Amino acid sequence: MALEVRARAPGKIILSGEHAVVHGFTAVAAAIDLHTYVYFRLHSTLDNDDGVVELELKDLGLVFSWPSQRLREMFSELGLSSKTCSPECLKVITSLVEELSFPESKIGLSSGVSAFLYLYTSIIGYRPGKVRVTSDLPLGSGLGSSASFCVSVSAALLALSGAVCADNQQKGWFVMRENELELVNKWAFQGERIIHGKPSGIDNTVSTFGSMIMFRLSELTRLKSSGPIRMLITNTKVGRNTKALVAGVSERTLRHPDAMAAVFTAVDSISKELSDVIQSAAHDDVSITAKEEKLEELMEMNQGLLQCMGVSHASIDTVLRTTLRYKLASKLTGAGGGGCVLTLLPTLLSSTIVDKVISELEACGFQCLKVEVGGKGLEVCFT
Ligand SMILES: Nc1ncnc2c1ncn2[C@@H]1O[C@H](COP(=O)(O)OP(=O)(O)OP(=O)(O)O)[C@@H](O)[C@H]1O
Ligand SMILES: C[C@@](O)(CCO)CC(=O)[O-]
Ligand SMILES: [Mg+2]
Repeated sequence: MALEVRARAPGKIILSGEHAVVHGFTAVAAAIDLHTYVYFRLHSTLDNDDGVVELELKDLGLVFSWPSQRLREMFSELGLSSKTCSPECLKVITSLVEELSFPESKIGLSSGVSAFLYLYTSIIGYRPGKVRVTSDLPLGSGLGSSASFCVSVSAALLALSGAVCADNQQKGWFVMRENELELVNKWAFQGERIIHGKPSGIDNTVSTFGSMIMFRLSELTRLKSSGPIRMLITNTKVGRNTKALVAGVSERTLRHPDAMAAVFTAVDSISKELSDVIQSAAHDDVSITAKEEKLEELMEMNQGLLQCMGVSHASIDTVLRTTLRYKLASKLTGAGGGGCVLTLLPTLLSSTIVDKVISELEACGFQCLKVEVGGKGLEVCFT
């Protein structure tokens, strides 16, 4: 059995339907070419009770470790391999994480470390091992950093537990079988529950399976675009927290159930129409432009409804105003409240205009990135 593995899982953008999807309505998401990478080394069984479980967050210069013996003692009364994190289990994890010291500005990491501890002890048990994480993704910015963390960690742990890839002979990076991806996705969702509180599952699903998907109530439909879809991602660098934003929308829904039901229903129609437009054939400049204009209009409508949900932000308005001066449509992506904004880059848009928009946005202190959407999902590598 292998003792070392690597996993990488992409971040995502949500083209339409964030928040509404938490309440059972349709959303559309796509993988992007920015990843979280995990290296996992399982120590030999000989030093079983002697070693530590170590988590290194390399980009952040942080290392956490827990003696295996201590984990065994603390979790032993709960029983292992529970498929959901019970309140008692969360209490044990919280007490372990509270003992750690996080830099003041990185306090949000505690939920990620909690998710890690839950996944490690549930999938591997208490056997010593080392997990190293690096990420291309900005944390807490709407690009699914939490989901790609949970997917890549779950995949690496499951791969060395023998639950997936047991008979693997492949060299280099490869994609797991569909049923194995489904198992990884289930565990990643449990990790997301610890970080997000009430995730819909769209972020971990698109990070696991990649591509572009329509998602509703845990059901995914893969979408195939006839041509590339290019987006500009602008990171406003305004920090936010998905858990708090999702809770805020739920509270607004309790205060105004009928109005919010109408908002969610409108989002649902937008997501379905957007899926149809993405999949519609367009092979010449005229039909490609017509398709892109429809996408832009739907993105603008979705942004208006996200404003109704109370998840926009002054920094997002600045991006919208700036891109509109160049007749480009934008919407927030992910949970909102700051974070990242998407702008569709039409196929015929000149690179001079793109450069001008970017430099204007960067002059506001934002960070811009061009991406093509709908790439690969989770991959693992044993060599
Ligand atoms: N590489 C990582 N290492 C450790 N923890 C991580 C990592 N990436 C994400 N996290 C955890 O996820 C949290 C951010 O998740 P959050 O859901 O708030 O934002 P996001 O996933 O980037 O955006 P969205 O959910 O809107 O797409 C971090 O504060 C941290 O707890
Ligand atoms: C805000 C939200 O809809 C998307 C976050 O990327 C939350 C979720 O679906 O879990
Ligand atoms: Mg998240």
